Amino acid sequence: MSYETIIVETHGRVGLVRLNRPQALNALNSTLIGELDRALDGFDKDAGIGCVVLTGSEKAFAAGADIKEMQSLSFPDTYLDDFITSWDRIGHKRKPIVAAVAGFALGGGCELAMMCDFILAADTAKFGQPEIKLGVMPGAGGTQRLTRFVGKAKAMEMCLTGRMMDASEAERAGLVSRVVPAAELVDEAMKVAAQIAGMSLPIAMMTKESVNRAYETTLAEGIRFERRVFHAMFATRDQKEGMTAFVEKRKPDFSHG
Ligand SMILES: CC(C)=CC(=O)SCCNC(=O)CCNC(=O)[C@H](O)C(C)(C)COP(=O)(O)OP(=O)(O)OC[C@H]1O[C@@H](n2cnc3c(N)ncnc32)[C@H](O)[C@@H]1OP(=O)(O)O
Repeated sequence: MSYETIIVETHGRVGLVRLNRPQALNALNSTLIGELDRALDGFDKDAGIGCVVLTGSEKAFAAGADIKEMQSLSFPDTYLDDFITSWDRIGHKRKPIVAAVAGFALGGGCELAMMCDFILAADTAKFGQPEIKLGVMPGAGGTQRLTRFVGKAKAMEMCLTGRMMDASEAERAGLVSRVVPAAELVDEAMKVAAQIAGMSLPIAMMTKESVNRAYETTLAEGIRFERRVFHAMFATRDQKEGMTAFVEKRKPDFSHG
């Protein structure tokens, strides 16, 4: 499949998507979101892929939703088209997705990174929700996801002032899992993704689903969900292989079933 705004590659069991609108700092227009959605669906359907890395350029992961595309929209346009709701599909992919963020991750760019399963940041990364400066607020989950990641005080300050957070503040606040030198970002993300892709695919997918439950339900419901899924794992070949390999002091050879 050919794409206009993204570059898609596979490296063994890892899928790599690079956002590629350098002239607009990877501003997220409807073409890009549609292409990204299709590429990630393709990886979800591909049994040979175990994990995906989503990245941008050195200067920008993504500088937000495309302001030039939004500028003239009216309320009926946004309401009737249910503007932005199609973005939610990115946050509902089933395979693990690692966001590798260098440079600006602003507005929709920050929201897109937060839709991934975790964020690995370059030391150059800058996160922000500057929509208020444009006379709107985050519309792709930013007020909700950022608050869950960094807590009310920081999320409120960032959404009300548009202030950017650098990589080390983002790490301290719990927005990113780790910060690495910019020159090593994509290699490091690919290494982590290959590690995940080397695990049992169904177990990794069930683990992702279970961790995500923590954001959507009560503790008691979440623990009940975890317990049911944990029990179900004992019906897989990979549970037998993983535990047998440990007992036999060898590396597991998962068959993803
Ligand atoms: C409302 C919702 C749902 C979500 C949103 O995401 S709203 C957008 C939030 N993002 C922003 O407000 C950031 C906008 N961009 C900037 O503030 C700056 O571009 C910057 C600080 C990220 C970088 O500044 P710099 O001086 O280094 O680069 P520019 O000359 O400003 O940009 C280069 C080139 O890219 C175009 N650009 C940048 N961001 C966007 C965007 N979000 N949408 C559309 N186009 C964008 C910028 O206009 C310029 O292109 P031209 O040279 O053709 O003007």
